Amino acid sequence: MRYHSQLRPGSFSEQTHIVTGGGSGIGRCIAHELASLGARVFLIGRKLDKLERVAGEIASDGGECSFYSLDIRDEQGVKDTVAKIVQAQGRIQGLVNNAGGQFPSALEHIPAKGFDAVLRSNLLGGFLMAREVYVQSMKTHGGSIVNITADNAGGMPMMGHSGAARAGVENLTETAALEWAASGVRVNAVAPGYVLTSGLDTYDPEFLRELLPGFRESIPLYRLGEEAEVSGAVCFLLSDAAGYITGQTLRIDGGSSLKHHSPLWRPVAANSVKRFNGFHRKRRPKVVAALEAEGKL
Ligand SMILES: CCCCCCC/C=C/C(=O)SCCNC(=O)CCNC(=O)[C@H](O)C(C)(C)COP(=O)(O)OP(=O)(O)OC[C@H]1O[C@@H](n2cnc3c(N)ncnc32)[C@H](O)[C@@H]1OP(=O)(O)O
Ligand SMILES: NC(=O)C1=CN([C@@H]2O[C@H](COP(=O)(O)OP(=O)(O)OC[C@H]3O[C@@H](n4cnc5c(N)ncnc54)[C@H](OP(=O)(O)O)[C@@H]3O)[C@@H](O)[C@H]2O)C=CC1
Repeated sequence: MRYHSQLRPGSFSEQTHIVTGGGSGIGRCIAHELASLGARVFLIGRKLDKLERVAGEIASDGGECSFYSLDIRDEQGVKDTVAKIVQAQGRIQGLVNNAGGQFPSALEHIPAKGFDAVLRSNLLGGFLMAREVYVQSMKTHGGSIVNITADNAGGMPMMGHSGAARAGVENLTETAALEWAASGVRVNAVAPGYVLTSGLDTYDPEFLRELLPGFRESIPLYRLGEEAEVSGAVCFLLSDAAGYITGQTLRIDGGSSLKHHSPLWRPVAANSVKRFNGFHRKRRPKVVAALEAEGKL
């Protein structure tokens, strides 16, 4: 019997993975985790100083990391950059399409140029990256792609442009999974809810001050997410442990996308969690119960 559900140092050794938007936030965290699992990581982003800093952090932790400055909306730039990586590494095992973002705005105030900039960053750019990585490497050697989308694919005020793009990403994820399955390529998406990253610093602090407490109220797990809670799922989906998963979007949002969620349920849920834990505790193996009593588990 072969078990491989747990990632460990070396799980990605001898593998090359690209992380777009790896110079900050969630992308930086994914890059660190991949490198710690043995991958050679290539970061892509527009601002060289951010990429350089993350590559330095990874190198000082003993990992392997290189970087290219590139706007993923630049078709020729994407082709050339992927070609350089394939030439140097032979093949690419993983691609994380994480780069993206938006400026919060009500639909009525979004100019065509701004709508286009957001659509191209969040939808076209990831498509170009996936297409080139597929054509230049994965079509022959197989591989795994993870697209970062967002909760707002389902519609969210002030985020209409990126929501439209993210819904497109989820659809593309499914089509690519179907078209590329025969080449041994898996394509999945991860949709974070609200995650505490430096990316939030690009928004008006007053706007966030007003909204974030209300957002927390609306999350069944009653807290915002952490970067590492996204990167763990991404690494799992990239790995062989997820070898039979393709075309899926995994929501990492503390339960906020659940159809029947409502803050009204919180006291009921808290009570049933207590009851549920109690139920299990009675049936624990003796050694577990003893260790728990000693505070060791
Ligand atoms: C409502 C909920 C709030 C909480 C949300 C929590 C969930 C989601 C979180 C995240 O996604 S966190 C990630 C945060 N990071 C970012 O969002 C990064 C910042 N965004 C970008 O860099 C985007 O790529 C960009 C906004 C598309 C910028 O791309 P680009 O460099 O091409 O833009 P510009 O050339 O500067 O502008 C083009 C065009 O776009 C309009 N525009 C851009 N910024 C703004 C803005 N702040 N306000 C209004 N309009 C904007 C504008 O039309 C620009 O054209 P010009 O006016 O410059 O001619
Ligand atoms: N934080 C959150 O709550 C959530 C985030 N997300 C998504 O997760 C991803 C990571 O977000 P987060 O870490 O929070 O934010 P960050 O702003 O820290 O990260 C976004 C990264 O994308 C890069 N980037 C943006 N546009 C381009 C482009 N056109 N070409 C190349 N690189 C680009 C930026 O680098 P540079 O400036 O150097 O170009 C930056 O490093 C984003 O797609 C975001 O929309 C989704 C749901 C929730």
